[in-house]
Order: sequence, then structure tokens, then C-alpha cells
Amino acid sequence: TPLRATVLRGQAAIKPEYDYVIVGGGTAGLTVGDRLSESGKYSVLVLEHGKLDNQNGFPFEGINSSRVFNLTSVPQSALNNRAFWVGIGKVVGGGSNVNGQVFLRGTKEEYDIWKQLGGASSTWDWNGMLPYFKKGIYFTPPDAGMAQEFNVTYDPSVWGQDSQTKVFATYSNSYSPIMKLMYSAMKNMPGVVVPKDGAAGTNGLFWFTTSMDPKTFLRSYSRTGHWDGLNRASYELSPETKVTKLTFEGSDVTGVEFTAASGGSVQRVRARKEVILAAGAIHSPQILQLSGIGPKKLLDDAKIPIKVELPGVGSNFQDHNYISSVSYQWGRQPSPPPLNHTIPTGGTNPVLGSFIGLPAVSPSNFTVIAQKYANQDPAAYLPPFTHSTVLAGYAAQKSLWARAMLSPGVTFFQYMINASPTFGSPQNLHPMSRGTVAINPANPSGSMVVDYRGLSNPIDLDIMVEILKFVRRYMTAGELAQYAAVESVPGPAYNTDEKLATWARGQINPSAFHPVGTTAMMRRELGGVVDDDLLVYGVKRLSVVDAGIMPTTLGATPCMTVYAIAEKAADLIKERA
Ligand SMILES: Cc1cc2nc3c(=O)[nH]c(=O)nc-3n(C[C@H](O)[C@H](O)[C@H](O)COP(=O)(O)OP(=O)(O)OC[C@H]3O[C@@H](n4cnc5c(N)ncnc54)[C@H](O)[C@@H]3O)c2cc1C
Repeated sequence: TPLRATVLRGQAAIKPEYDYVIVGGGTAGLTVGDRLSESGKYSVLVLEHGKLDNQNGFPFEGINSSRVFNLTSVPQSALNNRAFWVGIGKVVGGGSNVNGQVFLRGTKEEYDIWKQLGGASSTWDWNGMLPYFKKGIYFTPPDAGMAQEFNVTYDPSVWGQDSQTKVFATYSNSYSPIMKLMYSAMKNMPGVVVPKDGAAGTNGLFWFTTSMDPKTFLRSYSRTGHWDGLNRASYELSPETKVTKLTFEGSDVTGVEFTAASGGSVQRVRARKEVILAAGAIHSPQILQLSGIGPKKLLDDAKIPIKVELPGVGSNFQDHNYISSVSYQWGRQPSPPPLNHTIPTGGTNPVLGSFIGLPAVSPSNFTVIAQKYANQDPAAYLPPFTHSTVLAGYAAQKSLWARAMLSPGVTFFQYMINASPTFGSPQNLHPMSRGTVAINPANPSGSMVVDYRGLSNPIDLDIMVEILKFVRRYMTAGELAQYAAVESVPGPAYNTDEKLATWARGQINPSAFHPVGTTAMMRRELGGVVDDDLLVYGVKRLSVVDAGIMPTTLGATPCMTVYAIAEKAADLIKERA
């Protein structure tokens, strides 16, 4: 049996008081818990709604209905009234336990946007994040033969190899000869570049890492990286425990109330130093709202006394959107080029993708789209009665994004590449629509009301149409033209922008399971919820450390950034202790 910090069996084993109480033992929660408990100076308790899932003594991982919340969005009016599964992990390890293991970073320009939405001395830009990517993730270079064969290049200066770090970034050996042809065709699309390393702050066509152990090729996640194997008297985890609200003395947050996940009596635990919310982008806002920290109208409707009026809690909700069904069939099967090296075994995850800015997605229309977006009234597509600070925040974001649309270095489009022409699932990584997450006023302790408000801003549809046309050019007009690919979905009948838009509206999924923004780290006058120290405005001794603090999406999957945020947060928390 591996050594463990203490897993509490049943809520009765929880002591009355700890230095730090962390709500949520997911990706960020376990990372912060590990870092705060490592000196032995502080006692740390993690309360996690889901299970510590073991089978025959081994961690049980991957997506499964028992390890995710059973939650559906409200019908999306701009997406033909379709409702969507809200995918979020509910298990020790959280999202990192159930996710697709694609392990990417955003670009320098994307993190630099965060800093501009923060305070004057914010350090939340690329330069402020890089040391924490290096600290938080252990990098293993690709197999040398594959690196030569497939041009897998990397920049060691942006990666760490700290022997104490057990969250791993590893190249999956999911190579196939046909990918060489696909790679070459993408590389020769106008405007597409090949960076030395896609994790070094610029984008393009590159081979990327997955969250995977380099020796076993098993999933590397926050539980294996920051819990299993730790032997610490001062670090405790209570699984199957649901936090319901915060407790206060004046404006000091003193602890939390919780029950067993299955229900039952309400108990309390105190935090001497700080409560850290790490319940993820959907449920940290839930706990804030249930505790009276949130938009006034929502709290009034739910008859919850207001502790702090903070209109941004649950607003500014963003995710990546995508279409899974775009597909082609080769008219003439490409013949696999010979390889000089044998492909090693190990790993099954995607490894190659194209991550490109709007100028390359749509050389002929990107300026038109950026101008059209710049000309919008910022209030035009936000929910009715949006608070003036939230509106000011969107206006600030809008001017940054209208400029970012003109930059090749901001990734609007992600396209995964493997040997199959049906694989890609084009994604728009920077939707301009903003949704909301909120408690249900009629049943505040019930499930969250999740409204992506997908395509509420029509610019997102314009961008998806340009993405679909790019995919079409890639598959049929460039180097791949010789294979006479036939578009099976949507199909050649969709031959105008209008027809493509109509089709896309019925196909777009507003969530790639990457929710962010709902407890945004922005200035308070911009509708922010936490400051640059991740402390919640208006109260003391309460922070949020999870994906919800990202003020805007990244042009990348979020998990690696969540680890880096948690590493940086742990330093901030230790500093103020
Ligand atoms: C299906 C799926 C696929 C994904 N694919 C990828 C991918 O390939 N690459 C990538 O980078 N990202 C991916 N993601 C996203 C990524 O995993 C998340 O962004 C990240 O894990 C979020 O980390 P977090 O710490 O913010 O929240 P989480 O890791 O979700 O942790 C929050 C934890 O809080 C717990 N919790 C919630 N409410 C309470 C409460 N009231 N009391 C106690 N505990 C509570 C939850 O059970 C959960 O364990 C995917 C996500 C999903 C769901």
C-alpha cells in the first residue's frame, strides 16, 4: 500500500480546526494542499465531494458517470435550443482525473491579456507564469528517433525537471506515417508557422505533450502528483464530503459548513488562516453565492442575506466551443511514407495539432471580423440587466480581443491531426459570448443553473464559419488535394457562408469541458471577484484557486495552467502567512 497523508473515513474524523481548509480536492486543490503542507508548519484539510476511487488497491481513473457531476445546461437558444452535458470531475483529482490529458499552454499574448485586466502591479502575465510551469510540471523529451522522424522539437529552457515534481508532461507515441503528410500540408497553409516548442509562448503547428507518466504511460494527475505517496501528519483529505457554505465573523471568513456527500447533518470546521475555494469554475461560485457573496438580484431572489455584493460571481462565464462532426474520406488513399525508425509503444493520446490565429484562419476576412467586433456595443449581447461593473469588464476585454483578433500569436483555432481525416474537431478557443452560472433561486441548494449563452454573440458564428472554410482548404485545396478528399460532413451542398452558418448553429457544442472566468481575477470595478493575490473582494481570509479565476480563455486546454496557477497561489498564500 502506498504511503499516504491521512484519508479521513467519515466526516466525524474531521478535527474542529486547521490552518487551511481547502474546498475541492481536484486539480488545483490537491496541488495547493501539497505545497502548503510540505513544510510541516501548517495543518491542511481538503474536503472533496467525490470519492477517492480505488479498485484492488489501485487508483481508478478516467471518465465514468460515477466520477463526474450529473449536470445539464439550460437549453441554448442560439444553438437551436439544444441543452448540453456540463462535464466536470467529481472525484479526488477532479478534472485532471477524467480529462483528455491534452497538456498545453496558452501563448504569451494570451497570459499578457490577464495582466491588463488585473491591478497595476499584477504579475499574472507570461513572465509571471513561466516559473510556475517549470516548477509544477516535469518534462520528458520525446523519443529521439520519433523526434528526428516527425520533427518533434522542444525548447528545454521553458520546461522544468525538478525531481520533486510528480506531475508529468510526456509525449505520447501516437505517431503514424500518414501524419507526416498531414503535417506537411498544414505547414504549407498560408500563415501557418512551426514554433520550436508550442509551450514556449508562441503558436502554430506542433507536437505537444500529454499528462502522462513517462515510465508507465499511465495518466498523471493531481492525485498521483500531489497526494499518493505523501506521508504527512498535517495533511488530511476527507472524500465524499460536500461543502455547503462559508462561515463568518464580521468580514472574516472563519471556516465552512459541510455534510456527507450523501446528505445528513451539517457540520463545521474552522480555518485559522484561510479558506481556499478550489471547487472549480462551476462550484466555487455556487459556494460563494450560497454564502451571500454574489449578484444582488440573484441573492435577493434566492432570499439569501447579502454578505458582499459582488456582481461578477458567476458572470463572465467562458468555455471553448467546437464541432465534433466535420469529416472527410480520402478519394485516393495516401500511401504511408517509409519510416527510418520504429514507432515505440506507449500512450494513446493525441500529439499533433495546429493552433493558429485568426489572420491565418481567414487571411481574407480577419480584419473585417475584428472590425465588426470592435464596432459592437459591449452591452449588446450580454444578459439583460448586466451590472455596470461586469459590463465595464466586458468592454475592457472587448477592446483587448478586437486587437488580439489581428494577431497571429493569439490562438483562435485548434485542429487536432492524426492519420484519419475524420479526426479534427475544430475548436474556437476564444468565444466572445459570455454566459452565467448561478444557484437556482427556487431551489438554492439544488444543482447550479449553467447557461453557456453559446453563440449569443454572433461574432462566434462568423469565426466558426471561417474555421470551417479553413478546414476545407486544408483538406481539399493544398498539398492534400492530391488525395481527392470528399467532405462527408457537412458536405459540398453547404457551399455558402450562410449555409455553413446554419449548419454550424445546429452542430456547435458550447463547451469543450474547459469552463473558466466565473470568479475572475480582475479589478473590482471590472466585475472581478478576486484580486491579484486571489483574495475575494470584500471579505478577509478567503481565496479562490481554480480554473474560475482565469479572466479569459486561453488558446489551449486549461489543465497545465491550472497547475501553474495553483503553484503560484501556494507561494502567495505562504507569503501572506
Ligand atoms: C471530460 C473532460 C475533458 C477534459 N479534457 C481536458 C484536456 O484534455 N486537457 C486539459 O488541459 N483540460 C481538459 N479538461 C479541463 C481540465 O481538466 C480542467 O480545466 C481542470 O481540471 C480544472 O481544475 P480545477 O482545479 O479548476 O477544478 P477540478 O479539477 O474540477 O476540481 C474541483 C473539485 O472540487 C470538487 N467540488 C465541487 N464542489 C464541491 C463542494 N461543494 N464541496 C467539496 N468539493 C467540491 C469537485 O468534485 C472537484 O473534484 C477536461 C475536463 C473534462 C471534465
